[in-house]
Amino acid sequence: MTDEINIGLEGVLVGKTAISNVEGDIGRLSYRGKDINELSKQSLAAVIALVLADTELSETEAKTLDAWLASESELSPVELRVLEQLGRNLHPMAVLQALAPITDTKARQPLPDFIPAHLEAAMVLAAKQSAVVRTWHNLCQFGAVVELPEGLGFCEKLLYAFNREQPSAHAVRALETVQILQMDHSFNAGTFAGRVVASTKANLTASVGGSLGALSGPLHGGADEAAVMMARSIGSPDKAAAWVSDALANKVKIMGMGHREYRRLDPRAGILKPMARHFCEGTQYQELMETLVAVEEACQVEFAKKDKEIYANLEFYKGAVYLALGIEERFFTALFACSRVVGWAAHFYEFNQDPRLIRPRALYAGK
Ligand SMILES: CC(=O)SCCNC(=O)CCNC(=O)[C@H](O)C(C)(C)COP(=O)(O)OP(=O)(O)OC[C@H]1O[C@@H](n2cnc3c(N)ncnc32)[C@H](O)[C@@H]1OP(=O)(O)O
Ligand SMILES: O=C([O-])CC(=O)C(=O)O
Repeated sequence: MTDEINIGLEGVLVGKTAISNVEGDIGRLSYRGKDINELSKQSLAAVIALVLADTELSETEAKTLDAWLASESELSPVELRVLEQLGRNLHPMAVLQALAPITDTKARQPLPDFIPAHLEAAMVLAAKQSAVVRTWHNLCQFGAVVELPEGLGFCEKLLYAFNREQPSAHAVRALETVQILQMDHSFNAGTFAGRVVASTKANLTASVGGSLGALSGPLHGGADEAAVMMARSIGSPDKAAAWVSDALANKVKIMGMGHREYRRLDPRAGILKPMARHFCEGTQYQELMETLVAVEEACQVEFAKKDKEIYANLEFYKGAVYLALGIEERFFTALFACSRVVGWAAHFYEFNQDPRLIRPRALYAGK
């Protein structure tokens, strides 16, 4: 035993995982051995099956799973009543966290036979989180739940509910890509929080509740909303350089920049930046996108002066894509959770193959 303290656990190995590999030195991310650049072109259902069940699906199976997730993405009457009772000022992340432990995770229809039966609860939870976010959005924005046509796909349902119109195939594909990019990321704070809860032999929904709380903070998942709020408050690209210089002089963190693990560009930001440019061009979000680009450039200039490098992370350009898809910033982190829940569940089952109570020591510094 040593009395050396490492509050942030930087570089401390606390377990093994075969779910995702973050190679921070070379800026590479893979799920189950497959590079994120390749995975980002696959269907969301195929990547969910890969991350959660370590299974590669045929195109037909992926379509079957997508249809299953879409039809499980409905709240029970009790779950809906709970949402209806909540104050509309509650942040969507608080609502997700409130609902997680009381979610009924029994499927309404048989799980496709190519998914192992023990994953039913995780699949239902993933499907239902999306329903919680959709429903909460509709109650807050429109005062009532949008009626959806039959036969919509899993992501199509969400976009239809947010925009009250049929989304284009291009928009659905974009949402699937963003959701794939943020599904898992090794032992990030949210996943680690879920492992701590799992280590007490708590159940899946309790573990996901812990992860949701950790994800909500602005140093982690909440940075997506914070980055867009920052760009809105800067106002225009010509004001970015002075704003960044002032922020750094006052030790204010630039939201969506920097990462504990990456020493190169976060590969997810590398995929999101051109997507954000494409989706924002010619829209009301073009100036916001240009402001983000100017902030990134100004950060690089300022850090270079100190012989340091800083890169955009997943959170920096993601919000610009979401905005262009009709998803307001208040819902960004909840949408993140709708994807990350798949990774959290995969870690829950992986952890339980070789569990151990997580209980570190503190150096007593009291009287
Ligand atoms: C999905 C995700 O969770 S991705 C991360 C999302 N979070 C954010 O974008 C919030 C902004 N970023 C940050 O706060 C940090 O970069 C973190 C928390 C992500 C990682 O930080 P850590 O590994 O703890 O590094 P730390 O915060 O100690 O930063 C190291 C140095 O870089 C600087 N730095 C790092 N990120 C930033 C930033 N975003 N803005 C300004 N300076 C920064 C720090 O000030 C520090 O400088 P110093 O050595 O002169 O004191
Ligand atoms: O890995 C981290 O620390 C944060 C992150 O990028 C993620 O959770 O996607």
